[in-house]
Amino acid sequence: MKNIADITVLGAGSYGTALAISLANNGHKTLLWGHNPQHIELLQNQRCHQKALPGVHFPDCLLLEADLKTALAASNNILVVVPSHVFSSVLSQAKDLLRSDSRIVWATKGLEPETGRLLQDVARDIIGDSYPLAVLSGPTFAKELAAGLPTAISIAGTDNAFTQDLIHLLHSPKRLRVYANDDFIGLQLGGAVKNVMAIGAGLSDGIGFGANARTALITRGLVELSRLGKAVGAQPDTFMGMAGLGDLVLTCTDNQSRNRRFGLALGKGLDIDTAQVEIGQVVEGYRNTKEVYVLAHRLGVEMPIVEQVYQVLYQGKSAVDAAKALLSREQKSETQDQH
Ligand SMILES: NC(=O)C1=CN([C@@H]2O[C@H](COP(=O)(O)OP(=O)(O)OC[C@H]3O[C@@H](n4cnc5c(N)ncnc54)[C@H](OP(=O)(O)O)[C@@H]3O)[C@@H](O)[C@H]2O)C=CC1
Ligand SMILES: O=C(CO)COP(=O)(O)O
Repeated sequence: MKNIADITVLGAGSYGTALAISLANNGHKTLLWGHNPQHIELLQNQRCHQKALPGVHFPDCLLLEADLKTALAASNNILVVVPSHVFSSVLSQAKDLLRSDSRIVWATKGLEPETGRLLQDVARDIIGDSYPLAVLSGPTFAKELAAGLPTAISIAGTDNAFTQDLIHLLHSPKRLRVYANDDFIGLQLGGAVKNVMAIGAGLSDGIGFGANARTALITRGLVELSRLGKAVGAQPDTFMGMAGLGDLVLTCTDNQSRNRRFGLALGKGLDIDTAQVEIGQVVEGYRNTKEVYVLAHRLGVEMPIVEQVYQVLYQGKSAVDAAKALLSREQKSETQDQH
């Protein structure tokens, strides 16, 4: 089947739109699909996502589409950028509409709700083993990416030709540096776990702790991520890269992160529902905390920060009590059980 677009992006939220703008700015015909026809009509009329990316005008080669069948027929390259809790439902809708040559990449950060399975397993369960798969992960705030500010990201997948084609589509010498990585599992895990740590960093800052505590949390958060990574078969080096340390530092330290802002609000005493409504966009880390907690328990991996964030979000523990529990843990060597 002939391509009408170079790539189709599924998900017209802040990040899907930012990636579509970035691809279109590289001169690639990019089709952006959203599930809400009114929203797509608004984007088409304004040629801008005013709410999420104010002031960023859509390039001419960015096309808008509300019909999933048309969107999936338009290109064999499909970039999925929907929140993790609807990832399976979007792929289920897409399943019978995919082309035989479709190739699927996602920038969704998270795991399967309730089970904590990697999205690669969710994807394979739904669409089978025959389609090439890939994941994009790294420190990439949508607003900065859409504004063309310098950004770096990593990509890994099951098919070298597909990842190379994606690098060609996404890479821009002035704006976006794309690193190839061969750790498909590690890239998926990093994006989910850093969201939990960003909530933890927000909680710490929200209750009035300082830079020392925040930095300790990032550092120990990296240890927890590496430990879980080892248990699921990721490569340790991955977590020193964009999808590990990079995304942890970004989201734990900058208030553009919705997960960090969510933690900040809870740390200052807001309840979960009010904090989520105030943020007004997806707070992936809320669900990711449960997913990572479930996965870590299933594999018997010790993740004390994840455990405390889980207790704050799902068991009514106060942020202060969670911090006390972390500080009063048994004395140990820094490198003991590090990996
Ligand atoms: N924003 C960022 O800076 C970054 C985000 N990401 C990841 O990208 C993913 C998407 O996040 P982001 O774009 O920021 O989230 P937003 O909250 O900005 O947007 C989510 C979008 O998903 C749409 N959506 C909800 N349910 C469905 C569904 N069933 N089918 C199709 N679309 C649906 C929403 O539509 P509606 O509003 O109509 O419900 C909305 O347009 C997340 O996993 C996030 O972690 C990764 C890196 C950076
Ligand atoms: O993943 C992100 C940046 O890399 C976006 O982080 P938040 O979802 O916390 O805003």
